[in-house]
Parts: sequence; structure tokens; C-alpha cells
Amino acid sequence: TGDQWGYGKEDGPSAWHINYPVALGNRQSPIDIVPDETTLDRDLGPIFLDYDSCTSINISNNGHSVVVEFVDSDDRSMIRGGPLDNPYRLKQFHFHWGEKGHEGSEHTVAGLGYASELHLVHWNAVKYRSFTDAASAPDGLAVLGIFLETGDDHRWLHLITDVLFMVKYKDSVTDFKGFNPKCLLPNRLHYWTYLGSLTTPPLHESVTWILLKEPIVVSDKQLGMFRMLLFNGEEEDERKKMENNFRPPQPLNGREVRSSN
Ligand SMILES: NS(=O)(=O)c1ccc(C(=O)NCc2cccc(O)c2)cc1
Ligand SMILES: [Zn+2]
Repeated sequence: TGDQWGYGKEDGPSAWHINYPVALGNRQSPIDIVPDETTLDRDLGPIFLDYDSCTSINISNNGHSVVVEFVDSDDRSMIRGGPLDNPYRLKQFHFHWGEKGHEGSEHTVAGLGYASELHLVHWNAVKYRSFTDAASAPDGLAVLGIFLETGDDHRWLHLITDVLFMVKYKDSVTDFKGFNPKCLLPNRLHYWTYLGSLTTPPLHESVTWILLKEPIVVSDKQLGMFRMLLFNGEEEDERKKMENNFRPPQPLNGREVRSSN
């Protein structure tokens, strides 16, 4: 029942196609971005993130990642512009990370992985009535991807790492209000964009990916806090550290990756 998938040997990315055949589809994510092979598209305008009235609700451990949910019953937190024909509503953000510094991101750049990748998940509320409806439509979702590299402490990430102990176990949730993800953006919003999918089951091919070229910098210590999270629930005997929750790059299948200036 429900999602039996994970990131282990038996239930990991190489086995997902058994229950989710679209895993072998032609617009799967993540991918390796090869900057020299992207198309500079001068018609690609800037992206706008209107998060000022955003309302975070809670932070939770869903057994695959740590997720911060937002109120998405109106247009208070939106992404627009860039490759998007409509504005899309922010629903949640979450992270993917490794166990060592050099891998952990989902997308790679010229074959190189970052330590982690932040995904801000938005849905097209102009065309679809709910996230679930949008999530299975080819233009239903827009995910903003931000790479995390290790270096100095990030001045605002502690707002998240300070509460991770509250959501150590799968299916734990705690209030998390007043957090504006704008504080997690890099200085420049130059990006790559391509058509892809959710990177976890159900792997729906419904995502317009927008990946920021400039990573944000977080410290090893801060990233290490994410590894205190567990994949398993409190009642389970086996303790499985939540790490390496990333899918490897998938075939490009001739897709175009466009670059903003
Ligand atoms: N890693 S990702 O950003 O591609 C990603 C974003 C959202 C989701 C997600 O929402 N999964 C649950 C889901 C999917 C479709 C319909 C639903 O009702 C729920 C999964 C992966
Ligand atoms: Zn993700």
C-alpha cells in the first residue's frame, strides 16, 4: 500500500520502474546539464519570485526528505516569468543530499554533483484545480532547483536546521510558520530550463525545471544536521540515516536545455 519506494539497494531508483514504468519515459529527471551544449535563448526573460506574503505552515519528515509546506489556497507565493506561460503557486520545498560533500544533488553540471539540491515546488493553479491534478499534467508543475555547495555557514539555514530534531522520524511534523524561502536564494537568478519529471515516484512527466546557475553556500556542519534525520519511523527497530536521497541523472533523449543569459 502507498509508497514502498526508497533509496536503498532493493527499493532504490534502479527498481522504481517496476511499480512506476514512467521511470523509463522520455522526459525523466534529473539530468546532467552540460553548459556548452545548452541553447542560449534571448527570448527567455527573468524569473520573478513573489514570496513576500508567503505563509509557511509546517515542516515534516515524509520518509524521503524534509519538507516545508505552504498555504497554496490563493496566489500569495508565486513564481512567474522565465519559461512559464502562467504564474505557478508555491506548495512546498524540500532537499536532497549525500553523505559526503561531492555528491548529493540530483542534477549534475558537466558530470559534477553538488553537496545538496533544494527544490521549490510550484503548481499551475490557473489551468488546474489542485496540485494533484496539476502533478499529472505536462505543464502542471514548475520546480525551482538551487544547488548547495559547502563552505561558510549559511546565515539563514539555521532556521531550518535548528528544528530538524523535531522531525527526526518518518511521518513526524511540527509547526513552522513565518519562514520566507527568499532567504535561501543566491544573488543572481540566471538559470537553465528544460522539460522533465518528478525525481521521485510517481515520477510524473509534469515538471518545467528551472535550475539556478549560482549555488548557495552552506557549511558542512549545517549539512550534517540533515543527516541526523532518519528514513524510518519511531516505532521501527532499524535506524536508517536519511542521506543519499537523490536519483542519478536520467537520459536526455534529445531534449533541449535552454539557458537564460
Ligand atoms: N523531487 S521533486 O521536486 O521532483 C518532487 C516534487 C514533488 C513531489 C510530490 O509532490 N510527490 C507526491 C505527489 C505527487 C503527485 C501527486 C500527489 O498527490 C502527490 C515529488 C517529487
Ligand atoms: Zn526534489
